[in-house]
Amino acid sequence: MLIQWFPGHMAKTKRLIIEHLKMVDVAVELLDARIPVSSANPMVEQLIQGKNHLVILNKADLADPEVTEQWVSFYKGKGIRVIPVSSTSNKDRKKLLAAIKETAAPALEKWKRRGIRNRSARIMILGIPNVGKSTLINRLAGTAATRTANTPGHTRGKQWVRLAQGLDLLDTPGVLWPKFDDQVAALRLAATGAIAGDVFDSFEVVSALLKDLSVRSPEVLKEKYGIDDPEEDTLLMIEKVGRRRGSLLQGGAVDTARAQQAVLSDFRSGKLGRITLDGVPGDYYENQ
Ligand SMILES: Nc1nc2c(ncn2[C@@H]2O[C@H](COP(=O)(O)OP(=O)(O)OP(=O)(O)O)[C@@H](O)[C@H]2O)c(=O)[nH]1
Repeated sequence: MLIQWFPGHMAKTKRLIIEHLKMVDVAVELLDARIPVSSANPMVEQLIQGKNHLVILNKADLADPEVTEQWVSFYKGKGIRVIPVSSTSNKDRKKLLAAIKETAAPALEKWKRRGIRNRSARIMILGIPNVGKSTLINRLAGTAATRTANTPGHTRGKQWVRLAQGLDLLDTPGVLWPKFDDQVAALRLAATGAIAGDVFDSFEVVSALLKDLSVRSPEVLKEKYGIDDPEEDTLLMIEKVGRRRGSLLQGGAVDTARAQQAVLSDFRSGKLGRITLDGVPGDYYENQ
C-alpha cells in the first residue's frame, strides 16, 4: 500500500506509534538492506528511546552481500543489534527468532526482578511503507500456535501473536513516514518503490538510479543494457535500455516511458543482480 503523507497524517501516525510503543519492550526497526539510510525514518531513534532495539535489514536477498556485511559491522560498532534477513523465505526464520529473543532478554529480566514472572516480552515492528513489515509478521507468525485477541493485560482490540514462550508480537506494525527532505534518499526510495511513482517524475527517478548504477555497478549496465560508457548522457542510456529491452513504438523509435519502467522493474525484481544503493558512512560511494 502506498500512502501519501500530509502533515496531519504524519502527526496522527506519530501519536498512534507512541501509544503502541507504550505497550511493548522491544522495537524492531525494519530497514531495506539496499537503502539502510534512505529507508530509515528521521525520528525513529527519538521515538523508540528506552526500548530494546533490533535493526532488521530486510530484502537482503536483493542487496549486495558485501555491503550488507559492512552495514552489519557499522551497526554493531554503534552497539545496535542487527540482522540481515529475507522475509520472503523461511530460511532466516530461526536466526530471526533467536535475534528477537536475545534483544528481548533484558526486558524479561526486568520483569522478573520486579517479581512479575508471567509477563511476556512484547515486540513491535516499525518501518516505512513497502519495507516488508507484513511479510515479516506473517513469516514470524506463520507457525505460531495462536493469535490471541484481547489477552488480559493487553490493550483491548490489539492482536498479539505468541512467537515463543514469553515472547509476544503486536500484530499491527507501526507504519513510519519516509524521509522527504533529503532528495537523494527520496529518489532512492522511489527507485525501490517505497514512495509512490506519481510523487516524482519517473525520468528523475530513473536518471538518479542509472547514475547510482554507473558508480556502483557499471558492469551491470554494460551486460544488461549494452551501456559501455557509465558517463553517458541519461537520455542516451534510456535509449539503449529501450532497444535492448524491446521497448519500441510503432515505427521503431524507443518508447522512453516504457524503457524507464523497464529499468525500475529490472532493479526492483533483482534482475540487475544484488545491488545496494546506500553505502556505509565514509565508503567510497557515499558522496558520489
Ligand atoms: N525480495 C524480497 N521481497 C520482499 C521481502 N520482504 C518483503 N518483500 C516484498 O516487498 C513488498 C512489500 O512487502 P509488505 O510486507 O507488503 O511491506 P509493508 O512494509 O507491510 O508495506 P505497507 O503495507 O505498505 O506498509 C511485497 O511485494 C513483498 O513480497 C524480502 O525479504 N525480499
